[in-house]
Amino acid sequence: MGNHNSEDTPAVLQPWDEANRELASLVRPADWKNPEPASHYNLVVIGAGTAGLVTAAGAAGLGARVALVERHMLGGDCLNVGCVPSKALLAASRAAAAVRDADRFGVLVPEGVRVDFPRVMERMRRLRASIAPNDSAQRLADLGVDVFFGNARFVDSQTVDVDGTRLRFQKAVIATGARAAAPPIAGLETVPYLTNESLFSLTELPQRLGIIGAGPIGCEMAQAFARFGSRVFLVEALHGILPREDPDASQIVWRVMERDGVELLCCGRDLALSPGPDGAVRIRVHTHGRARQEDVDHLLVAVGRAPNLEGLDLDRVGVAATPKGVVVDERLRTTHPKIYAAGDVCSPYQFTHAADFMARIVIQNALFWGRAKASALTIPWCTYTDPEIAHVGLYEKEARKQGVEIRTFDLPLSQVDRAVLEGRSEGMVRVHTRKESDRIVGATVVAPNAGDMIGELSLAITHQIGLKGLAAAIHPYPTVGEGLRKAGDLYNRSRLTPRTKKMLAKLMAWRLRLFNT
Ligand SMILES: Cc1cc2nc3c(=O)[nH]c(=O)nc-3n(C[C@H](O)[C@H](O)[C@H](O)COP(=O)(O)OP(=O)(O)OC[C@H]3O[C@@H](n4cnc5c(N)ncnc54)[C@H](O)[C@@H]3O)c2cc1C
Ligand SMILES: NC(=O)c1ccc[n+]([C@@H]2O[C@H](COP(=O)([O-])OP(=O)(O)OC[C@H]3O[C@@H](n4cnc5c(N)ncnc54)[C@H](O)[C@@H]3O)[C@@H](O)[C@H]2O)c1
Repeated sequence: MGNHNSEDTPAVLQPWDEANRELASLVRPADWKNPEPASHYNLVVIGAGTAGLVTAAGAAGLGARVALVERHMLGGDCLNVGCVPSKALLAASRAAAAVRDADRFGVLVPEGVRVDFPRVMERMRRLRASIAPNDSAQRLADLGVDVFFGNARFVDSQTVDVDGTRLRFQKAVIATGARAAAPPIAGLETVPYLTNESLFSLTELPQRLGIIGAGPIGCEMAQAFARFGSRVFLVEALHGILPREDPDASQIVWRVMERDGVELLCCGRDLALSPGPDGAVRIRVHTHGRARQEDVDHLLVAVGRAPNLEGLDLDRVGVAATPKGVVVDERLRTTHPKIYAAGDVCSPYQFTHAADFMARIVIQNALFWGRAKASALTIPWCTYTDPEIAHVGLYEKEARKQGVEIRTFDLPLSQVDRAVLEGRSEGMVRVHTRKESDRIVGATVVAPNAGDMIGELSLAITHQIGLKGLAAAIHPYPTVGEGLRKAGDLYNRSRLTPRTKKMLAKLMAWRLRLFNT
C-alpha cells in the first residue's frame, strides 16, 4: 500500500498532519496486509462506506463468512469527505454566527468576529480522526470480517477479483457509492475546481468562493464559508435554493443565508467558466435576465452525484446499470440473482441513514431468505443549514401527482415560545394529513434543530400515529419540539366545526342551569 509521503498521499488526507495520519492509520493503514482469502465467502461486499460497513459487520455478527473490499478509505464519503467533515465546519460556522449576533442578546463582543480558518479545519480533522475508530480496519477484522484493500471487479457469477486475488462468493453486494458528478458546463475543463473530495483539504479561507449547485452540499457549504468570512456566489440553474424542498421552507432558509451574505445567482442560464486574472476562476452567468461576471479564488462544484460503476465489470455478470446507478428491485437484488446492491450506488435517497437501512435489508434478503422491501422504508432527511430544513414522506406536489387528497397544518415557529426566546423564530412545522383523517403522509420542519425533530414525525408515519396522537403526547415546555404537539392541536381544533361549537355551548349552558336550580 506504500507509505503516505506528500506525493502519494491522497488529496483527501492533505495536509498530512497528525490528525490525518491518525485517520489513515485507522481507515487505510499503510502496513495493512490483506488476509489469505477463505475458500468461499457467504458474502463478498464491495465498497466500505456506510452501506458496505453495515452489511459486512452485520453479516459477520450473524455468523456469515464475509470479505469486505475497499479501494480507498474505509468509512467512504460520510466519514472522510461528507457528513462528518461538513458538519464539523457547520458547527464552527454556527459558533461564528452566534458571536456575530450576540449583540441582539445584549452580549457585547467588542472585537467582533475573527475566524481562524486553519484552526477550524484543524479541529475538523481532529474530530474526524476521533470518530474513525468505529470504521477502522482493525475493528472490522476483530468482528471477523476479512478486509481487503484494492480494486474489486467481477470475474464471473461466483468470483470477485481484488488486484489479482480471487474471492469466491455465494452472494455479493455492490456498495460502491457515488462521487461528485462533473456536469457539462462550458469551460469547466479549463479551470481548477473543488469537489467534496478536495474541499475539506483547504487550509486557507478563500476570499471569494464560487459554488455551483444550491442543493444540500452547495447550501450547507455556502452558509458555512459566508459565516467564516468568504464572499460566496451560489449559482443555481433552477429558482431559489434547495429546489427539491417545499418552496415556503426553502424561502425561510434562503432569507437567513442572504443575511449571512451569500449571493444567489439563481435561474442561472448560459453558465460559462474560464481562467480569470491571478489564478482566479471567472464565472459568467445570466441570472434573472441580468448578465453577471464574478472572479473567485476557488470554485466548488456540487451538482449531484454519479454512481461508482467503472471497472466493476458488471457486464460480465449481467448486472444492469443506468447512469443513475445499479438497477435493483424492491428487495435490493440486482438483475443477477446472487448479487445485491445498497447505498448511493443504487438509490435516489443518497443519505447515510438510508445506506444503513438498505444494508440491513440486504443482510436479511441475501443471507436469510428475507422478503424485506426498500420501498417500505420511511426515510427522513435534513439539510443542516441554519435553520435546518428536514422532511419526511410526501411533499404537497407529490401528493397532488399521486392523487392523494391532503389537508395541511402549518405552525409558524413564532408561535413556539422557546423559538421566540432563543431569537430563532424563523421557521415552521408543516404537516400534511390525509384529507379524511389525522393520518400523516408528509411533513417539513424548518427549525434550528429540525433534524432532531423530524425523527418524531418519521416514527409517527412508520407506526401510523396520527396528528391526534402527537397532540396527546406531552412535550416538555419550553422546547422547539413542542411545535409538533401544537401542530397536533391545530388538527384537533380543526375538528371543532361551528356546529360542534354550538352544541358544546348549549351543553355548558344546560349544565349551568342544572347547577343553579
Ligand atoms: C459533502 C457531503 C455531505 C453529506 N452530508 C450528509 C449528511 O449530513 N447526512 C447524510 O445522511 N448524508 C450525507 N451525505 C451523503 C452520504 O455521505 C452518502 O449517502 C453515504 O456516504 C453513502 O454511503 P455508501 O456506502 O452508499 O457510499 P460511499 O460512502 O460512497 O462508499 C462507497 C465506497 O466504495 C468504494 N469503492 C468504489 N468502487 C470500488 C471498487 N471497485 N472496489 C473497491 N471499493 C470501491 C469507495 O472508495 C467508497 O469508500 C453527504 C455527502 C456529501 C458528499
Ligand atoms: N444533509 C444531508 O443529508 C446531505 C448533505 C449534503 C449532501 N447530501 C446528499 O448528497 C447528494 C448530492 O448533493 P448535491 O448538493 O451535490 O446534489 P443535488 O442533486 O441534491 O443538488 C444539486 C443542485 O445543483 C443544481 N444544478 C445542477 N446542474 C447545474 C448547473 N449546471 N448549473 C447550476 N446548477 C445546477 C440542481 O438544480 C440542484 O439544485 C444530495 O442529494 C444528498 O442526497 C446530503
